[in-house]
Amino acid sequence: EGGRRTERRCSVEVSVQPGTVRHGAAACLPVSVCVCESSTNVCLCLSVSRQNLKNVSILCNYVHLQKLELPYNKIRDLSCVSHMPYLIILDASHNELSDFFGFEPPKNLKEVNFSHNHLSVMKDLSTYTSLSKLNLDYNSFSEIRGLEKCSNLIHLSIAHNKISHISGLDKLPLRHLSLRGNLLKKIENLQTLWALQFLDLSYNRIQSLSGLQNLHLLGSINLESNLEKPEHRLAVIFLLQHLTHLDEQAVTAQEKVSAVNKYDPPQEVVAARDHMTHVVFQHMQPQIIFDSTLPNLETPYPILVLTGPQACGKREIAHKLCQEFSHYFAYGASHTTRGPYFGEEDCFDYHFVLDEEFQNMIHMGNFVQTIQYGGHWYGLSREAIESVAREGLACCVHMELEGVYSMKHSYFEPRYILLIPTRTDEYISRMKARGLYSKRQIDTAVSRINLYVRVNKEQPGFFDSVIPCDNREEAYSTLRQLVQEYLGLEEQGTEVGDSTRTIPDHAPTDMSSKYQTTENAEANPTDSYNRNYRSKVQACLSPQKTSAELASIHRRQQMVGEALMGRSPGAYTQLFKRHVPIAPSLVAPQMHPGHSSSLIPTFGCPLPDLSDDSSSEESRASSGLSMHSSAGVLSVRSPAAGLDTGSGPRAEPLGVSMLGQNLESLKGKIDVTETGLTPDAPHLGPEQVSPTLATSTGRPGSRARPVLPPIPTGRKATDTGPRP
Ligand SMILES: Nc1ncnc2c1ncn2[C@@H]1O[C@H](COP(=O)(O)OP(=O)(O)OP(=O)(O)O)[C@@H](O)[C@H]1O
Repeated sequence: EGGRRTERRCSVEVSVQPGTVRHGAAACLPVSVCVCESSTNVCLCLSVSRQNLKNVSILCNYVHLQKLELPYNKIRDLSCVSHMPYLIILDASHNELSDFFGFEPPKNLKEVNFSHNHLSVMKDLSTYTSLSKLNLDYNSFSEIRGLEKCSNLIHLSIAHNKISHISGLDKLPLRHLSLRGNLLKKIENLQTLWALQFLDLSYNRIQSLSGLQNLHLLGSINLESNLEKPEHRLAVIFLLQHLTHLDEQAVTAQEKVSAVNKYDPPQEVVAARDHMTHVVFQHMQPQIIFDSTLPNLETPYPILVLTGPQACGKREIAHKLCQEFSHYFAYGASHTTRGPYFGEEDCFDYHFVLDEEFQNMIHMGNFVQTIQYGGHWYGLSREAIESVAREGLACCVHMELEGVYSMKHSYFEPRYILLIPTRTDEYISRMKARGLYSKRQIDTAVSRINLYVRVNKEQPGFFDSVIPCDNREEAYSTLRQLVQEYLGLEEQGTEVGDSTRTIPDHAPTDMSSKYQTTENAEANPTDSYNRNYRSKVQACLSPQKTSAELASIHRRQQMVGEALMGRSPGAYTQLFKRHVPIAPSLVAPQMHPGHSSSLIPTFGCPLPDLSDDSSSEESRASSGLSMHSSAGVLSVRSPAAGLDTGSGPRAEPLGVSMLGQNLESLKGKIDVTETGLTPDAPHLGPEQVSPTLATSTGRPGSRARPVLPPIPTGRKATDTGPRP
């Protein structure tokens, strides 16, 4: 007993602990409690737990009670509460009540705990307007109802009942709702619970997460023991990105990122995954040196990518460009699983393949990038690039933005030209006129215009140049102009189709300096000075070569010169030999066509132990090191010689004047010190080279000198401009 005496009366808090009273009396309340109400004393709080109380009718006299706690008794009737108009808190949990709120409502009743009783039917509680917390756990309710007018109810727990549908909660100001351990199969009718912060739906039979939308304040949700799927955690975190707790565990930032990456990955993530996929599958194949990486590892193979929304004309423009600049560019046809449109040619517009074949190609590591667009797969194969590189030409391709993102992860360093429609109506009309597209496809394509515009705006330099494509002719002529400047054709007043001219040695790599970011390009569209200036700056910045390096370079230049002149077919001639059949043992059955001649294990993979000279000879030949094979070759190709796709460098193709004219540029291209080619290799005769291949791992630092160049490191981080 205790209390506080006021002028007129004493308020008393009574707490009766188990074992302090006798059992068996009709009204089992302790005498002390009975006497505490008098003219001067009133009882405001009464707590009697675990007394096996059955009849509490005597409490009718306790009209001043504000808090009544009677848990763990055997009470079946609580009608005495009707006489307690000031009651605020009532705890009648763990009793034997079957009558739901069987008393007149105390006006200020705020908190009620009826958990662990035998209640089964909820009744209208509209007169309990002050009710803010209601606990009905462990009863037998099968339906929620009667709460509609409880406009102050913020905490409701009806866990472990038999509720099979969520209903009757519309617009309640609930912040905490527990429906744990019911028979719920779906999450429904929660959308209007705008204030909900905590939701416990654990131990139900819920299979879908739908129904959780629009709960913007929901910070904690428990869905434990519901969904079968183990990954439901991420799904929920994705759906409710403001969650702080899920299944009683804090949601980490890492989980939030993983969830977004899983269910709505940003383009960068999709592209990174695409790239990873192709790199991994490609690395699972026998390693080879590609024509597009040669002859200078420092020099990116020139690729021109036209991008923009579907049907903006990029394919048509790409074909036209390759036709007009056929001595410089060839079209790299992608693979697609969509069927050909009328008039489209297999291998010319696309390589049309079935889905299965496309998937096989992915698993064989054949692609550089792939995307899914409009329900079909598209992918640029390595072979598409290689086949152009083998011709000694630069590759021109077209692709959607996602493809560009993926390409940017690869070691290729293309120049990207965005062709963008600026007059949407015309764009739509043109698409309609083609008669190929559904309204949905047109809408998608149109909506993607903004995507391109946004990327261009938010990531300056993402596209090297932007060309409006409303008028195809104008778009082509702008692109043509850019390409001519890049090729230096205008400067030298050379006809486009004149294949006798040479491309300046900076050309293949120098698109970066020409196709500056959009802004730069606009500011200075035709400045060749920039280009030359940059070369000079680079020359100055390049580290001085030691006398040993200079001597080595000199030796190799001499060797190459001689090889090109048709003299002295030394080691390099042998090494540069290409398209020689390789030892069958080296040919993996899954090797894709076109590479059969250039298979060699390298780039850190141990070379096979070739036991006889002939196989090592073949391996050397198969290194694919070809001076005719890539961008750099453009500077030494003779039109008269035509395309050499045959066996190695030819003795005659270059006239002496050509050679003299281009030797300087060639020097840069075969700068072995910088490319990592073995400095002394030219001194080795074939017999000396063979054992090297036969026994060496080919790695730098191994006993014998490596024949193949190491992987260039940090190429992207350094300037990729022309070498002085
Ligand atoms: N390898 C690729 N990677 C990414 N996107 C690609 C690739 N190949 C083609 N695409 C793009 O996929 C989109 C759909 O190609 P599709 O050929 O079906 O369209 P289209 O109606 O003929 O339009 P377009 O004239 O632009 O090619 C086009 O924007 C195309 O540029």
